[in-house]
Amino acid sequence: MAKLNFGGVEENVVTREEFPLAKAQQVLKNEVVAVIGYGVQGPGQALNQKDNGINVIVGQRKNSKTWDKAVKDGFVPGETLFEIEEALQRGTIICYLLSDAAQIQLWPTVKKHLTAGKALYFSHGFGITFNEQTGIVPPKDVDVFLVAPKGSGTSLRRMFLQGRGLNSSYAIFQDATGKAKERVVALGIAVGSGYLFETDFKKEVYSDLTGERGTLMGAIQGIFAAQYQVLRSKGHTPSEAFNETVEELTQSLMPLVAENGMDWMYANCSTTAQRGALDWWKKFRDATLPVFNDLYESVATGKESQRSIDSNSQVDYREKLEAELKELRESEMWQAGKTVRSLRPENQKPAEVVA
Ligand SMILES: NC(=O)C1=CN([C@@H]2O[C@H](COP(=O)(O)OP(=O)(O)OC[C@H]3O[C@@H](n4cnc5c(N)ncnc54)[C@H](O)[C@@H]3O)[C@@H](O)[C@H]2O)C=CC1
Ligand SMILES: CC(=O)[C@](C)(O)C(=O)O
Ligand SMILES: [Mg+2]
Ligand SMILES: [Mg+2]
Repeated sequence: MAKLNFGGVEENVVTREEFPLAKAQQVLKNEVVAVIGYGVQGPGQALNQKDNGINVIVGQRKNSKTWDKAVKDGFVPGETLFEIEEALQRGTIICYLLSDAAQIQLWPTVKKHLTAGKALYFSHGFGITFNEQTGIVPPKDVDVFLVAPKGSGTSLRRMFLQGRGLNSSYAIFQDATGKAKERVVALGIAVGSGYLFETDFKKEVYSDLTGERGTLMGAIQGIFAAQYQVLRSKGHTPSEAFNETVEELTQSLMPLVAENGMDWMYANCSTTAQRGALDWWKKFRDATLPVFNDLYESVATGKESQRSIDSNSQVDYREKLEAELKELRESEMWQAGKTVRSLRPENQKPAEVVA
């Protein structure tokens, strides 16, 4: 374990240098890793483990699209692809990668197969932290831990294929065998993580739910919408409003932030932009701080998890969700974005040229 300095604070990080793949293979050599669910994280984690030489099987409902996808991806029915219950029975490590809501439904079945010494693996702290809402309380004689890749399962797979690795958090909730630490770190490496950051279940889920509702998804859409609305109401065209709100950010400025930080992006903009951005960022911070405090409170009191569970358990939720996504997609801002994207030189012909 390396102690690294993060802005003056020391934290424990596991690196691939100290825990190479060969060590992970060694730790997992007598395990059967059963990946339950083949949605977004399932394929990424299962395929990376397969390519890393881990004994991995997939558990998925037969006659489903994702069963067919698993077959297409190289999992063989009866050998490495099974109905969920059979995979649960065969697995010594159960990677519980159903959606958080579906985990509640299937829990009684999973619990039945968690015999002494097995391990229960999550990619989120949700089910355990909010166990009063989810009912997920594992037996005492199994290991319980998580590896949460900090990004989409799609990126996890893509980055693995490029020889890179996505950073993940890991946490141990229960160490029944005395081997939870080596098991979880080995799995973290096997699923394709770059670095593994130590956390606990509660911190993982609180930060994850805050982040996706906040700057990663919710807040950014909110800020985009507000600026776009002001520009449009002051007579700017949709293309101008979109370019100055989204396109320039994603295409030009955020890649600079990703590469070398915000100060470096600022330093590469005009002195005019720098002056204004330095003056205004604190106003935006102060204006949004109360909202972020409300958000964290809503996560910590279990309101957000309850809302997610309640929504996801409605039979017509998929349709309702699609209607909300459609509203976003069909908003003027994102429709303008569609045309702006089509004008990127690499996207050749404009999608819609008005005669
Ligand atoms: N989507 C992502 O990239 C990320 C997800 N996670 C976590 O990973 C876990 C898995 O999430 P996703 O891959 O997004 O899940 P998902 O929403 O893609 O669903 C996974 C699987 O659950 C199956 N499923 C749904 N309802 C079912 C039911 N009632 N019975 C049996 N199977 C059912 C689906 O067929 C699918 O194969 C969650 O804990 C999530 O929070 C963590 C980081 C990122
Ligand atoms: C991709 C990820 O880590 C998220 C945004 O938290 C999620 O999909 O839940
Ligand atoms: Mg999340
Ligand atoms: Mg996340």
